[in-house]
Amino acid sequence: MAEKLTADDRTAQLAAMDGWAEAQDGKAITKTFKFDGFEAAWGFMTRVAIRAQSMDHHPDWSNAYNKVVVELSSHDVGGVTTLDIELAEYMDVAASQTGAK
Ligand SMILES: C[C@H](O)[C@H](O)[C@H]1CNC2=NC(N)=NC(=O)C2=N1
Repeated sequence: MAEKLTADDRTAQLAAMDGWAEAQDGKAITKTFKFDGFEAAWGFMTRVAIRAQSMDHHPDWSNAYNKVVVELSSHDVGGVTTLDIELAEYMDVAASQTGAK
């Protein structure tokens, strides 16, 4: 089980990342991705789903046409861990390769 990040660690990690914010309760990190259209959004989600399954660490997310709203947290510890940061960083790379706006 990955260890929960402290508030200071979360702040430091988020400062180094683009567009991610802490959820109000500090128990998750969130980002909204926008793509050229539905196909690009779905392609992004497909890539992330494969990675998430191999990590056994899954996003809470929703999709509406070209928009994907993501919330990452580690349910087993009730907070943000390095696994969330790792998946967030993967999402940023996948998004930039899948036509994110
Ligand atoms: C049994 C299984 O390993 C757990 O339920 C995994 C699955 N995916 C998960 N995903 C996320 N985001 N947090 C978890 O704590 C988690 N736990």
